[in-house]
Amino acid sequence: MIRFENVTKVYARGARPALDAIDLEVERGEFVFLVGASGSGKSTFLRLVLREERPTGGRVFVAGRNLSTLSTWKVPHLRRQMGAVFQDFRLLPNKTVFENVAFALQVIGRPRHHILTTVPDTLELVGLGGKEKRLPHELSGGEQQRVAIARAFVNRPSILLADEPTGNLDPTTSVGIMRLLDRINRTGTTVVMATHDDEIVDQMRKRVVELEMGQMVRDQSRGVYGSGR
Ligand SMILES: Nc1ncnc2c1ncn2[C@@H]1O[C@H](COP(=O)(O)OP(=O)(O)OP(=O)(O)O)[C@@H](O)[C@H]1O
Repeated sequence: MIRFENVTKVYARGARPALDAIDLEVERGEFVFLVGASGSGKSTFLRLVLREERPTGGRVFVAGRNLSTLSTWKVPHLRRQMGAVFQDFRLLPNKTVFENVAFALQVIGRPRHHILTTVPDTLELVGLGGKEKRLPHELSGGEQQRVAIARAFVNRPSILLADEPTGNLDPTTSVGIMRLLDRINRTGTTVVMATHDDEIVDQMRKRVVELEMGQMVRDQSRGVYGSGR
């Protein structure tokens, strides 16, 4: 589903590579934690998958497409196959819960009748049934992240990317968010999640890929946060 072949990323003003010769394959339906200290390259990895950045060297494949040679006009189509969730939720503050999720379908031209059935179904799935008319500031942090997940998942993407999705949440709320991401993964969606949350990684026992100063230093199935190296 996602393949990195000898991928290096050097930013224009970067002293050392943000990613250095990464080889990695993520199969369809996998759940992968990306761990590593701040600055180790986790967000850069996700930005390359989203094609927000391009590699300096090597090749990135997503769903069989080489992102280096993908024409710019095909990028929106590529991104429709991916949902993304961030630490800071990134909701539209003046739109209701329903509108925030519906917006993701409106921008890709889905018809009204589709939106009117799909959005409530997705809000139900993430545990927000009955909160459709609330504004983001009328929700808890955990609920806001559920809205963001609903928005990322409403188009049923094949890949869900999550950059520190529990970073602003307390441990109990984080567990609820992880259950939800696990449920989404069980529908067949590939999930890649960058995190510093050692408790969550240790509880979930999924594949763990560790980055250190841009290099991949560990790739472990059913791993834990600390490598114990
Ligand atoms: N736009 C940019 N321009 C120059 N350097 C950048 C840019 N974005 C990131 N970097 C550098 O690339 C390296 C990797 O950063 P990245 O954000 O990918 O790390 P991270 O593991 O996601 O960190 P964090 O956990 O703090 O989010 C860092 O040294 C960072 O300073």
